[in-house]
Amino acid sequence: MNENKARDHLARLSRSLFERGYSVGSAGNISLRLDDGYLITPTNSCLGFLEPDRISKLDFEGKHVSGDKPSKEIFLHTAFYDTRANVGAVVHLHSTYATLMSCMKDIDPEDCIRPLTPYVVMRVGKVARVPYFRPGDERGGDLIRALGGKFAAVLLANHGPVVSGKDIISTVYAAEELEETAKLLVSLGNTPVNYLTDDEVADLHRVFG
Ligand SMILES: O=C(O)[C@@H](O)C(=O)COP(=O)(O)O
Ligand SMILES: [Zn+2]
Repeated sequence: MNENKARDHLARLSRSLFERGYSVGSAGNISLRLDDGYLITPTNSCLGFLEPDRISKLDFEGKHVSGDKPSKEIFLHTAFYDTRANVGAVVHLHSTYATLMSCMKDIDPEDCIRPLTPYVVMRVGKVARVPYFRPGDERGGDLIRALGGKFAAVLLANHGPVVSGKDIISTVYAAEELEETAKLLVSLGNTPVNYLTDDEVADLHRVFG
């Protein structure tokens, strides 16, 4: 995809997320990988009103090349690009239920979204939670790097989800699926649940990758 198309695509998908309530105000940031660097939403911008030409561009060394000042969370994004193979996009949201779960005590930091339905297994996989850090703190990138690329999606404690994927559209879908699954899990409350078994999860990975 050429850069202009990528700018338009990023603005359109961001607006769609905003209009459906996956982000509010100026929360969240989204990036995608180009042949010669990254596009990332500008800091303090609203995902609903991005102007394609003003989306920030960085080179692979992280130098600001064009557009407005980039998101302060660029470290989180580059941590995924650098540690996982074939990452083409990263989406960070403050979507309500995933953020709620990021605040819960006593969830497994290596598996905080249990396998409730096939689709969350297929689209998102296992989700880690990393400890709280201040937004924009470079140490957040270190925490993601320390996961060694094992997780495509992470909850930032008391903050929200970050999801990576092979391209912008599948990454947006994964972020939506993560949010909907978090909503189901929270809605279930204390109801006893049949989670998918390890064999059922393995079967999904075998068939759908
Ligand atoms: O929560 C925060 O402050 C950031 O993680 C965020 O979502 C928005 O930051 P910018 O992308 O710098 O606007
Ligand atoms: Zn945030």
